[in-house]
Amino acid sequence: MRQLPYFCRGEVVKGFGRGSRQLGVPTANFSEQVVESFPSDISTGIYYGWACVGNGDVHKMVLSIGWNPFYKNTKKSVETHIIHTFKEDFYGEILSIAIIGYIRPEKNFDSLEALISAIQEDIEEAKRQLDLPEHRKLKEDNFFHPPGGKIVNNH
Ligand SMILES: Cc1cc2nc3c(=O)[nH]c(=O)nc-3n(C[C@H](O)[C@H](O)[C@H](O)COP(=O)(O)O)c2cc1C
Ligand SMILES: Nc1ncnc2c1ncn2[C@@H]1O[C@H](COP(=O)(O)OP(=O)(O)O)[C@@H](O)[C@H]1O
Ligand SMILES: [Mg+2]
Repeated sequence: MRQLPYFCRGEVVKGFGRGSRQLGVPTANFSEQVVESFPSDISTGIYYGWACVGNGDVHKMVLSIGWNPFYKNTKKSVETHIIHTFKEDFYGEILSIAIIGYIRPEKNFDSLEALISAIQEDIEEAKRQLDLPEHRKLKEDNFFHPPGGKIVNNH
């Protein structure tokens, strides 16, 4: 698997609307274009890292890359759950992420409850990992804070 961290930026687009409605965990989905441009040596699975929306603050995140076997999606998706409560949706905004570490492969589950509890464990694991000094320092990376530069949505 590719050496991490991997840095990536892209517009937030609509998915199936299941994240918040069925799982209680909204995920900001990247466009098909960004998904296709993802390096093939980043394997599918669940990851942790840092994320920021537009020029906003940098927050902890968990990321799902793949076909969501529980839902049997036919298209690969790359979805970020930011561990922060936002006042509003941010479709159309630019999401910047740093993928830092791998948690586990994507799995199928016998029930929605089992998927939800696996996701909750992923969130706890991400919080623990990102508190480690070597991971915490990437929050301050220039990728998130371009010197003198603003991140603009061109769409
Ligand atoms: C931390 C995390 C772990 C996930 N793990 C799995 C998994 O093991 N299997 C799976 O089918 N989907 C997994 N998902 C993906 C969810 O099924 C997906 O985010 C949900 O269907 C929402 O999709 P939507 O954005 O299209 O609404 C995970 C999502 C997150 C954020
Ligand atoms: N903490 C958060 N993490 C990710 N997205 C969030 C968060 N809070 C609100 N959102 C909004 O919720 C949307 C994702 O919800 P979701 O139910 O997964 O819908 P979709 O299927 O369209 O991706 C994001 O695109 C974003 O606008
Ligand atoms: Mg989503």
